[in-house]
Amino acid sequence: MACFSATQLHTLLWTSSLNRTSHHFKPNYTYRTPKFLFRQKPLIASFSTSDIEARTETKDSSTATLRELCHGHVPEHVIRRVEEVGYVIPTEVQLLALPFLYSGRDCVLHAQTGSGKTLAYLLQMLSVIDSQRSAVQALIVVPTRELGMQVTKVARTLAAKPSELKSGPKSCTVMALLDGGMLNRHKSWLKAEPPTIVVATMGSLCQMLEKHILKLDSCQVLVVDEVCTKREKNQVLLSLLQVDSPESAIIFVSEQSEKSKKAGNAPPITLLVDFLMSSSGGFSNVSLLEEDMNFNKRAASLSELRGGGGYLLVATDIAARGVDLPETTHIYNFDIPKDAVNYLHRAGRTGRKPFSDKKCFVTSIITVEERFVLQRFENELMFCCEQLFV
Ligand SMILES: Nc1ncnc2c1ncn2[C@@H]1O[C@H](COP(=O)(O)OP(=O)(O)OP(=O)(O)O)[C@@H](O)[C@H]1O
Repeated sequence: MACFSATQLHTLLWTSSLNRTSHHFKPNYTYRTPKFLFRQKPLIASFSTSDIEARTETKDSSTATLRELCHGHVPEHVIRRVEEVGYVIPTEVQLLALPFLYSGRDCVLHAQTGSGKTLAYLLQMLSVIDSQRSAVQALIVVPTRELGMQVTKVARTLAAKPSELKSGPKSCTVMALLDGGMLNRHKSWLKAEPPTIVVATMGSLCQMLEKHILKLDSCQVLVVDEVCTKREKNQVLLSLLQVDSPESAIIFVSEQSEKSKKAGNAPPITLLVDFLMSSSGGFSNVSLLEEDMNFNKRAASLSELRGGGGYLLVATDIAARGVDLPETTHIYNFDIPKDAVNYLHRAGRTGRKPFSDKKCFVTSIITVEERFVLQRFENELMFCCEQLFV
């Protein structure tokens, strides 16, 4: 079975609005109190709406303890450990998800960050694992080493025996196969006695699978934690463009890395242009500006845009400096800029009509991990973002 955990905060949108009032480049940011618009009820995607309503309205289930929810599914010593750690009352997502997860069906957990998804899927995992067997029975795939370390810590805490239980069944073991870790040491461990649960980043997982060191034939549960695909980011951009209907906008995308070029991958900028042009309700007139275009092509692209407004330009940072397209009302940081100076230069492509009272916007699409980066820019450049959710 597969169990997917995604967070609504996965893709965050931060928008700062710029009012340009002076002739010189001096951003006059509108300060707004950050608003958290994403505080909506967690949603279990695989539930039908009536299921959720029925459950939330049932008094008994809303007052249930974790013990009651786990009884008959999770071994008693695990429940005692869960209580010992301090988890007694389920969070809303646990209350809604656990009965569903115990039923053995595949599930997407989609809820805001910090709502308790990790405990929900770990409890489900502990309900099916046989700790007496020496075989990998559950795999958690994480996007970053940091998240992997955090999940491993929680899994090991729950897997430990409750303090009053000295003897009793063997507790399950948890191995972290994370990028930057000591994979050689793990190889011997995997050969000697496979762990019950593996937490892995994609790179390390592939290495171990390719070398046939890690075997997943006994794996019963797969969790993909923090699902965030490029596609999801694309969809967020699309929704933004549909809601904003910008008169003229520039979408900034990172340059393709040398590694990706060598691997023969298509440049991210081309992929995004293709996506926008092929999306339903499409944008037929998307322009492109990037380093790899020759000088004449770049000049032609710019002079075409200068001919009037109504453009959607997808560009790398090559367009962040010196390019004067006064009609630009919206900037979208599809990929977050390298540093605060680059942020400022990108933002400075908008609001270039000194006496216009048109409001211009700079919107950054970021993941949870990038949140602190944007905060750094805010501190350095002394502006404040409003947080949106799409
Ligand atoms: N039932 C509970 N009772 C008390 N604390 C809980 C409970 N469930 C989870 N927590 C605590 O809430 C915090 C957030 O939980 P967790 O990390 O599982 O959230 P998450 O939804 O997985 O977040 P993210 O999306 O950021 O990974 C943790 O400190 C965890 O220990």
